[in-house]
Amino acid sequence: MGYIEPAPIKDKANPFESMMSRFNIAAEALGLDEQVYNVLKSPSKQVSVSLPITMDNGSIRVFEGHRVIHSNILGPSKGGVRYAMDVHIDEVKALAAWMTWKCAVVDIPYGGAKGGIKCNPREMSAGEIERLTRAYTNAMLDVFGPDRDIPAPDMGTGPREMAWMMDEYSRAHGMTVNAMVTGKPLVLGGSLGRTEATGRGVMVSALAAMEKLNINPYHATVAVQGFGNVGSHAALLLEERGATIIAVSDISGAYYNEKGINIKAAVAYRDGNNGTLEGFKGAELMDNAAELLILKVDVLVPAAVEDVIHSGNVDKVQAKLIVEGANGPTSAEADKIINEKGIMVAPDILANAGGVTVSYFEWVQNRLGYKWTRERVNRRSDRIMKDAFEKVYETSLKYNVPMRIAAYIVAIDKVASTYKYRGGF
Ligand SMILES: NC(=O)C1=CN([C@@H]2O[C@H](COP(=O)(O)OP(=O)(O)OC[C@H]3O[C@@H](n4cnc5c(N)ncnc54)[C@H](OP(=O)(O)O)[C@@H]3O)[C@@H](O)[C@H]2O)C=CC1
Ligand SMILES: O=C(O)CCC(=O)C(=O)O
Repeated sequence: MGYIEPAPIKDKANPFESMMSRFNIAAEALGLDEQVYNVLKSPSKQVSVSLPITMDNGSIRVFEGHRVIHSNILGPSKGGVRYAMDVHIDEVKALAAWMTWKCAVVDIPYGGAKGGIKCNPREMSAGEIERLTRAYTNAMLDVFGPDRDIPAPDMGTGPREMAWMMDEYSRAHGMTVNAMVTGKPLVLGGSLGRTEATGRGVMVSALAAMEKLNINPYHATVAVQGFGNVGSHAALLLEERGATIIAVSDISGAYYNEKGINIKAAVAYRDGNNGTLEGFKGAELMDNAAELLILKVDVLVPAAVEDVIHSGNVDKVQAKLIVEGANGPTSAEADKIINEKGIMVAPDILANAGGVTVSYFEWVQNRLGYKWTRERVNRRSDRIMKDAFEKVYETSLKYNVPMRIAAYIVAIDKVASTYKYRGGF
């Protein structure tokens, strides 16, 4: 099975604390004002709700839902909603803080938030998921809003759930409010390019990093963990740019082909196979899916869940470059060894920021009542991603720190300067 082996206990520190350990290093390098530090170290709002739902068999199940707003100092808070069994308030807190840093790194006018519902959408009918999504939206009517807090897709959610959120919120307000959520279907005001935006940003970051490392994309080998929205689009777009994708994985296992996997065929297979690669014939099923992470490749793209590169496997990682499609795929423990090994990391808060960037474009278009072409969306998001990469890279040279800490420095500096001008505490 493709289940990712759990990280050792010492890596599994509270996810918020793991985020804070990186934040602390950057705050110290930057000489962050103590008062601003104290404000940023705690989320500004946390809402947890119980959601009773009538299941198809008539029973009532109570689901646990959360929304955490880490900061709204830069603008309305922004962040996806995750449906997964391991959703936990500490994880949602960390993910919300990462959104604050991510929006600041790419310089878009949003704060950070994240939501989650503890559920297994694979085991629920569409009707059950719809009732759950509507109940969650209703419970968050005072939290969400186009100028307050704007949800979006994350793991286990997509345009369908965003449509239900928009509809429920709009009904409650007696008018259509499409700017309250992004990642919607196109017909409801979604943006061209949003579906592939996160994977596209991963591709732009990977190419920018390869340029620094003198890796020719046409000779580069890549392994991608996770074949959902982020992983599959990153793989498709890197393949289009000439790279050879030798391994991909999802929950059914890892698939390897040293000559290169035909990613278009893999996507078509997944889409016709209930969403998984199980039985895919264009590659061999690896005995141990976790070994995808330690393959000898130029580029490794973790695009599934948190803490997959940890103290138990980091010694064996052979990639020259890690481009983090997922949020938090590398534990704080593993960071030190990656740095010692001289592996370049395009960190999550930089590399996967293409999604929220195009979400921002979607919100802008909704507010203008106008639609941009795909070409305009891609051109502008590519430019934002490339500029952000260069800024983080230069900061890493200036402070002599790894790219992850440099990304935090860029982000914290922006948030701290905003506090300086706004004051109010
Ligand atoms: N969607 C977006 O725009 C953004 C997403 N991200 C981050 O990217 C990551 C992936 O998100 P996204 O692609 O949207 O999610 P999806 O739900 O579309 O895909 C997740 C992928 O990871 C696989 N997976 C999940 N759990 C496991 C596991 N325990 N073992 C092995 N494989 C697993 C899934 O397999 P299967 O499908 O078989 O279950 C699937 O291939 C997350 O960390 C998310 O926070 C970051 C920025 C934006
Ligand atoms: O598109 C968005 O608004 C947020 C996406 C997200 O949740 C993320 O970047 O982790």
